[in-house]
Amino acid sequence: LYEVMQKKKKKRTQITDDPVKNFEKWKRKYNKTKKIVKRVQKTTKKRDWEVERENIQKLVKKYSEINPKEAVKFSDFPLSKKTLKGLLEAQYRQPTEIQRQTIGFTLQGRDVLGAAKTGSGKTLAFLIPILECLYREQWTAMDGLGALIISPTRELAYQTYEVLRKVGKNHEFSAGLVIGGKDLKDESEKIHRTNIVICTPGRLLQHMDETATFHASNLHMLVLDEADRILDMGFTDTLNAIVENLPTTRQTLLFSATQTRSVRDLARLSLKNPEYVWVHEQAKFSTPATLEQNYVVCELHQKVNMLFSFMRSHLKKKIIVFFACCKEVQYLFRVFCRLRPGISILALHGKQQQMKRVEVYNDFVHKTSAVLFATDIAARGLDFPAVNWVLQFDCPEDANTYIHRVGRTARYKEGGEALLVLLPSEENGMIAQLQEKKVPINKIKVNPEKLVCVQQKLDAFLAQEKEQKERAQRCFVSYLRSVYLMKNKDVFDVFQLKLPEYAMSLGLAVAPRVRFLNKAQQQKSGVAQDDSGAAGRVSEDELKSFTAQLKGECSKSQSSQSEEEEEDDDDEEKESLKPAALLCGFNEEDEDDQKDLDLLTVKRKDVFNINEESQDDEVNKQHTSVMCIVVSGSPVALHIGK
Ligand SMILES: Nc1ncnc2c1ncn2[C@@H]1O[C@H](COP(=O)(O)OP(=O)(O)OP(=O)(O)O)[C@@H](O)[C@H]1O
Repeated sequence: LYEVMQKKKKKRTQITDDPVKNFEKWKRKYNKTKKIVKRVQKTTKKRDWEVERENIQKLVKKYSEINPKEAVKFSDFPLSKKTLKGLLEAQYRQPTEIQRQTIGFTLQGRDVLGAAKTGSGKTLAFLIPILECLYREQWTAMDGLGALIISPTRELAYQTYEVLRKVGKNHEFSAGLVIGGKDLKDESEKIHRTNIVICTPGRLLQHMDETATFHASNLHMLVLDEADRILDMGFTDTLNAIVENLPTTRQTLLFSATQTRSVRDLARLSLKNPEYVWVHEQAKFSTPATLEQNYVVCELHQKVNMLFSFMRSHLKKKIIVFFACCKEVQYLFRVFCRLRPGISILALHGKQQQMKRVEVYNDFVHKTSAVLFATDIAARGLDFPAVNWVLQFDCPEDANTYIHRVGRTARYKEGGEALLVLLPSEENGMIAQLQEKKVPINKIKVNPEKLVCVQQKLDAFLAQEKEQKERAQRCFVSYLRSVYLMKNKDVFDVFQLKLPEYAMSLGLAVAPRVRFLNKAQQQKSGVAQDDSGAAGRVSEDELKSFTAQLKGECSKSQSSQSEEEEEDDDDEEKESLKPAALLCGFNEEDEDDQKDLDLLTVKRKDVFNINEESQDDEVNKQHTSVMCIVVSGSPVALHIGK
């Protein structure tokens, strides 16, 4: 026995001493253990969605502990890694006041009515909760519509969509713009598979009425951006109809820089126990602190000279000039270009051809110095970078419009200046309104010696070109009509305007005949023109419709065009129409006033530019899909859900 043991020991010693054999043995043992570990891991490893669910549960647990006062960075809120990454990549680190004050409530599922000054970051205040809501629900393409954002104009919808694409790029939700156009069918085929729809109210209602596959029964979140404007534009009934079609279990958020009684009524009807977040309620002023605001009183016939002189003395600035109506923008844009003020001029209004508007918008975004002549389609929500000046050539219809117009400058901590031009007859009424709305504005005087007179040049242009003269006439009539249709008669009195002088200031030798004014004048002086006595009187609805039409905000079908002077569309866009636009199949006849409440209209047929085959593939295989919209002729790809 002793011998046997000695032999074994010797053998063992031999093996231990042999490194090769030793290693092989070790390797066999290692592989065996590795296999066992793998088997165990395989049975216990969680799937991705399970890990995500755990993360979500951890986040949701923290919701009740949110303390907005202590939140300095976005990461101080219990937000998903995907959202935080998106925010960081877009250079958003610290929440603004409206974001800080609303994110907690919205994460907790509360309805919110949010108001904060222009340029204060309301867009992210509703986009972040949408992303978090769908993330929490582990939403996929198969779940369909989860969130709906309603904007008053197409351009605002487009802008919101762009911000969503930026901050939401790490999520896998699909997003789409539903902002009007002819090809309802094409949109209809995709809308029910889109997770986040950004839309204008009319088009959405059309889908609700006509698209059989469209249903919002799963909707978790509804956002009304610029709610007061949506209502002002006469969409109250549309909005009510939309809200009626949505599940009552949804969460609703309403945002605007200005709130009206109608918004409070809407909130009462459509929000459940809402949290009112009015960030600047206690603020001394309703406009940004970094905005310097002045006004000048100027006779109507001096306004053109004033504008030209202003431009000549601000050649290195980025300026937006607001006008009352499209025809004014059309005419003055043309003649100012010919006057060569030394700074580039762009024009943006509702009667422009689609592609042109997109082009102008993008041009102005990228310019460091330029003047944009615009109607109120550019007044709300647009976030053009680094605008130095907002000049209101024509008096805004009310203080809220004033606030939104000047809000295109002095955005997010930047500085800016605003100049309001008032007629002597408008001064008292308008300034009283602005004071009531806590707008700090000072009166300044124009130095008459510095005014450059351009009348003679305009006379010469008009003498050379018949078309120009016709444009001047349309501008004249259209401006008067806009004043005539204004509701607030304390501010706007068309009968106080000196017509021959105004006509001359536009380069017209004779003031054109304005039939509606003659009628109204006769009415005013007691001469009945109509048996019913109704001539010259305008109902509330008509007023709204006319006013919207003048600004290019409502459809021809919705509006009544009583004056032939207004009927012919300008051909400026036809002249500048690029072959690319034609190749894209854009139909100019599509273009009428109301669609043109929108600056950026997407070529309708390509709103969802997926060919049938690939769509099927997407759905069947649940692959990552791509939605394309065509803006300015070039496709923009969107990330989309599984
Ligand atoms: N947390 C943030 N950090 C840095 N910049 C921000 C932040 N939030 C928003 N901004 C920037 O501030 C600007 C204004 O934001 P936004 O357009 O959302 O304002 P708004 O309140 O909706 O304005 P308006 O009332 O005119 O529509 C944008 O350029 C945006 O990128």
